[in-house]
Amino acid sequence: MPCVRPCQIPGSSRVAAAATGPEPGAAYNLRHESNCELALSAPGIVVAGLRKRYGTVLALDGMSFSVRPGQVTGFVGPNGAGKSTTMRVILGLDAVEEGTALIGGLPYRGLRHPLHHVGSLLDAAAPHPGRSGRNHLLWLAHSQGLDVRRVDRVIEQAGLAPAARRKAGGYSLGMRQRLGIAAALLGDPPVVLLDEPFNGMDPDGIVWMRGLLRSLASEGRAVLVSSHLMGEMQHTADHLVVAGRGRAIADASVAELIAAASRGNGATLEDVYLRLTREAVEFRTGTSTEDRK
Ligand SMILES: Nc1ncnc2c1ncn2[C@@H]1O[C@H](COP(=O)(O)OP(=O)(O)OP(=O)(O)O)[C@@H](O)[C@H]1O
Repeated sequence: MPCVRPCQIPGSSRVAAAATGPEPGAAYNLRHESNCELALSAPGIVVAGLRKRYGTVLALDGMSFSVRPGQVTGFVGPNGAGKSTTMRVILGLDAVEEGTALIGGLPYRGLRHPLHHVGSLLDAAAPHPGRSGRNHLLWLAHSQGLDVRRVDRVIEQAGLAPAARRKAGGYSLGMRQRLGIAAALLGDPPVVLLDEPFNGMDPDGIVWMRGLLRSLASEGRAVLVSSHLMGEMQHTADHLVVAGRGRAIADASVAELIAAASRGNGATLEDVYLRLTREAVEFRTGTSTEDRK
């Protein structure tokens, strides 16, 4: 559906304007255009035209996509593609030179009670080592004005009950991830943003995490999850945003990506992902794989 009024998001059409040839992903018809409609109404996330440099490194170069309520959106891409930077920008932790990142139509800093709107896990929690996981969550609830009655609920949700009363200094990486997830859910937020939550999870933990993400989406939350595990995302996500060199090079449902893969002589989803990310390098450098042979 076309936008009902001109989109006010700066840079939202910049990617296409800057392109000198077909964009990566064009062959698969996997780029979705206007974020405008969603930005104006939905409680999800809309990222539009983000551009950011760290010194000489162009970390974000027109990153644009949206995360819809009721879906798990997987955010995949090679190292250095700009996934974590995008997440930090969404959470107001990093500034950009251009573009906007909106949660329910507002920038993070414009949210009155941010933890009620968005829960996030960027790094595994680093609680006071002498404090139990449960006391860490109680402290967080008190200090952030959140409902302390939710502490035991999120401990259950995060599968942390067996370790909740133990000192967090003895937690494994997987347990710290669970504690971070419990903290992210404490405010009962409609938007959840998790950077590499599968890190440090054992096989049971991975299955559990998949179920948790699916259930958060089924409750109507907008869930953005970064990962390097394409296979895992295939089973967990409804939608995938593939990042490459600071921009979204594909933005499509998992079903669309799988359909694109099956058109390509038995290519797998992983093959499509690798091809897209290589195309992104060629697009930016103006070389092709053939040129470099
Ligand atoms: N604080 C920083 N200072 C300098 N450069 C940075 C900083 N943070 C990120 N970068 C650079 O910005 C680019 C994007 O990094 P980012 O961490 O967002 O990528 P990523 O997709 O999350 O990678 P990974 O999958 O390895 O976590 C990289 O080239 C990285 O080196």
